[in-house]
This record gives sequence, structure tokens and C-alpha cells, in this order.
Amino acid sequence: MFRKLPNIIVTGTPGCGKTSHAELLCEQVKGLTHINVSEFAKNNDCIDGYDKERDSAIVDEDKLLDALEPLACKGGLVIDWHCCEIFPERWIDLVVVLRCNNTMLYNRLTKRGYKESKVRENVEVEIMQVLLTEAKDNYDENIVIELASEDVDSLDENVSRLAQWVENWVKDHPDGIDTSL
Ligand SMILES: Nc1ncnc2c1ncn2[C@@H]1O[C@H](COP(=O)(O)OP(=O)(O)OP(=O)(O)O)[C@@H](O)[C@H]1O
Repeated sequence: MFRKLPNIIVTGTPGCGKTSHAELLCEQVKGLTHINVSEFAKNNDCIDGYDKERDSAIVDEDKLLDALEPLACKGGLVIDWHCCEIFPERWIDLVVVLRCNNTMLYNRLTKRGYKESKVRENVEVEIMQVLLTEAKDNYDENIVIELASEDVDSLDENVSRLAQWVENWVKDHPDGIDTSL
């Protein structure tokens, strides 16, 4: 099977704007499919318990990858999750790491009603650039890009840039990519 569209990961600390970016990109570029991993895992029986301390579901990563594999082989996925290292390198053409100013992130998470400990933990993750390091450690640095997601203008600019990148990828891969390799 050949995939004719790239697969993109949109990652970043919770509240950075992954879902906002992924949704808008999929609205603007025909053929792309938004995979909100938390929802996808729930809908595909890939939940393996609940982490009370973190107040979040535990995803069974093996089951998740099995469920995603056929879709990843078709291509055109925009994978939206706060973790990127589990996705095989052969699936992924671009890793977008969204970054956000600490005060803004604090306000966004507080507005969501997150408890103080969860807000602090996530702001620290952002300060320590945890997601950027994870992306660079697990994928070729040439496919990892860092984008600021701080206001509506930056959201629009980022999405236009990503849409242009997809258009260029398609032109550069007229026969697609062989997913059996
Ligand atoms: N670039 C931006 N400009 C203005 N508001 C933004 C921007 N990005 C995100 N937001 C706002 O921040 C909040 C969190 O955004 P979003 O749900 O897209 O983040 P997320 O990274 O997907 O979070 P999670 O990992 O928890 O799902 C939303 O209220 C959204 O409207």
C-alpha cells in the first residue's frame, strides 16, 4: 500500500493548543483526519485504567498502535497527543511541537478547572521543554518543528504554514510512500 498524504504529530503540553491546531488544519486541507488520541483510545477500547493522581485515563499503548496502524498506512493523519515517542518513526513525516508562554498556559489550564497541582505540573513540563526534548530524542531533528501557540493570529499563521507544508509534501511525493517497507 502507498500513502499519498503525510502523517503529522501535533504535540505539546496540555493546553498548548494541539486540538485547536489539528481541527483547523483538517478543516483547511482536504483528506486529512484529526486523531484526538484520548478520544480515539476511548472509542477503540484502548483504555487500561484510571490514574487518580493525574486525573486521567491510562492508555494501553500496544492496543492503541494496533488500532491506528491501518489508518497510519493510509496516511493523512493529524495525531493530537501530549506524548509522541510511541509512534513508529516510519509512520511519521512531521512532528509539530506547540509552545506556550507559562503565564498564558497557567491561565488556560486554570480556566479549564484543573486542580492547582495539575496546573503546576503542566506548567513545569512546559518550562522544562519536556515535549520538545521527547520529539527531538525520538525523531530525526529535521522533521521536528517548534511553533508558538499564543494567540489567534499565531494559530492561523501556524495552520497556513502547515497546510503549505502538506501541499509541498504531496508535490514532492507524486507516487506516495510505500507503507509495506
Ligand atoms: N493559539 C491560541 N490562541 C488562543 N487560544 C488558544 C490557542 N491555542 C489554544 N487556545 C485555547 O487554549 C485552550 C486549550 O486549547 P486546546 O484544547 O486546543 O489545547 P490542547 O493542547 O489540545 O489541550 P489538551 O492536551 O488538554 O487536549 C482552549 O480554550 C483554546 O481555545
